[in-house]
Amino acid sequence: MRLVKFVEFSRKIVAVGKNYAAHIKEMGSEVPSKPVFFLKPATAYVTEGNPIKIPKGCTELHHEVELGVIIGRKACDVEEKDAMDYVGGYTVALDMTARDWQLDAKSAGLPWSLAKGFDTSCPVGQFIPKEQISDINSLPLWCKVNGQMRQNGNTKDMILKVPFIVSYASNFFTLEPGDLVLTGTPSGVGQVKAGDCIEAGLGDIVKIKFDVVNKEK
Ligand SMILES: O=C(O)/C=C/C(=O)CC(=O)C(=O)O
Ligand SMILES: [Mg+2]
Repeated sequence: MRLVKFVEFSRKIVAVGKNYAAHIKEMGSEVPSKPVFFLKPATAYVTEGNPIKIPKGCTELHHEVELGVIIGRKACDVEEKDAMDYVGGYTVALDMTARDWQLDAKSAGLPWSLAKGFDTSCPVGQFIPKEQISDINSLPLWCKVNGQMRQNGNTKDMILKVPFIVSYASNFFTLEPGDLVLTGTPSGVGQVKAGDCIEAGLGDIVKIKFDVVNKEK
């Protein structure tokens, strides 16, 4: 199995949220007492050359740039000290979020599945082998909209670090080769509209560019 093509065989996207203090603050949220996880289906992936589609009825689509961790080996109940052995590599990803739907769901105490899991809600870049990144805890991650910097963060500000996230998630979801683990977004999230162009990256190691369109049908 070649992880380079992880999108073709990945079965799920496991995402952690509320993992950067500045983003928690900008959302007016509280630091959670336990890790917050949600899932996106594999149908959420979109790769470069294809647009991000605003789902019908969404009035406030937000970008959230995130470090994506790509699982290299089946991981079930792994200990934190061993977790990096199960990581194959990394990518840059966008956790596209229908913020209006998420706020409705939050106030009704309902799940975020539609807000976070609609088709094209997970744009991703290419696979970067883990050996190519010397320090995953000190990596700039950024997002521009129409050439303007919106998010300019660094993985050093993650509250939960990659080994903990992989280990914790593996206690509940068996992580399989190719699966993507999203690690939360730094501050600066904001709205995009049809006609916008989003660029995002991990430093200058990997970069993505996507157009935003309205979903037609
Ligand atoms: O606190 C909120 O209202 C929203 C949080 C999120 O959308 C969680 C994430 O996806 C994240 O922090 O990256
Ligand atoms: Mg997110």
